[in-house]
Amino acid sequence: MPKYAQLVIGPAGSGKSTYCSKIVKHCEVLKRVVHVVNLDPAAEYFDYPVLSDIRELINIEDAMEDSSLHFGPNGGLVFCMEFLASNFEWLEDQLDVAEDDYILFDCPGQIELYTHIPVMKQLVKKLESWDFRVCAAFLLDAQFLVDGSKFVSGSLTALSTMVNLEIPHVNVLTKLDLLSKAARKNIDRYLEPELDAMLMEETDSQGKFHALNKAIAHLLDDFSLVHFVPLDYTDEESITDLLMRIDMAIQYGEDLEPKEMNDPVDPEDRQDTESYE
Ligand SMILES: Nc1nc2c(ncn2[C@@H]2O[C@H](COP(=O)(O)OP(=O)(O)OP(=O)(O)O)[C@@H](O)[C@H]2O)c(=O)[nH]1
Ligand SMILES: [Mg+2]
Repeated sequence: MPKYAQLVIGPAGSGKSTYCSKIVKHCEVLKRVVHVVNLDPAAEYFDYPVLSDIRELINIEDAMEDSSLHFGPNGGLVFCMEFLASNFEWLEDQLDVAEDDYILFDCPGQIELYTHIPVMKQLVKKLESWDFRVCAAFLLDAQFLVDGSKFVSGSLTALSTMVNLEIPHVNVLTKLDLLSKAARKNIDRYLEPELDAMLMEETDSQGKFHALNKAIAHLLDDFSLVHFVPLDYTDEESITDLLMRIDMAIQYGEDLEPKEMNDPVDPEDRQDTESYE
């Protein structure tokens, strides 16, 4: 039986740890088993129960305090992730959970881990070799959609992650609740963006890179390369909708036994069936 995993990724502070915590709470109500693994060696705070925590293997302080390494926080983080990659058997032991389990991996926010450093790709390959179906949930702060050039930049980051990881990929817009009323009204426009129009509204439309932004916007538009799913924690339906999209991407549930099969049969029902037979 396959297992299921979401790599929760995205820029620093985009809401990855909050997402893991909210999804766990949402699934608890549905009586769905979802575990979380913290893969951020620099994590200081999260409020979900962890199945496993990379800080037990290596902590960012270890990398920074080592007098032969002399790493700062960014180099230290990359070092920690590479250390994980050379100790995948540790992770395999930690993931020794029941079959058809579902795991969220709360990843670090350093974007180069997803765009050109091979560690996350190696992690994906390992998870696949352990029978996991993996989907990336790429979180992006909704503030990235409020102007055209930010949108192009956010979309390109999402795209390069998609191309690098080569797994089903769902882009998620977080912090919608922080948008102003006017911005929220415009949400449809952000989700099906007319990039051309958005770029035209830029105050700096004569800017040096305006033409380049416009050309990239056309490319993204013409090939329908990047789409975003809005996530608003104050709206339960938006969590359900997002989870359904991710489940579909990894075909979660297709191999599950129908629940009724395991339900104890009511003796009265059995009598009815027998007499009918
Ligand atoms: N209002 C609001 N705040 C949010 C939302 N998601 C996250 N936050 C806040 O944004 C801040 C950063 O959230 P985290 O979940 O720690 O973000 P992260 O991506 O895990 O951050 P790093 O691990 O440092 O990359 C916290 O203060 C959260 O409470 C959201 O949907 N709405
Ligand atoms: Mg985090």
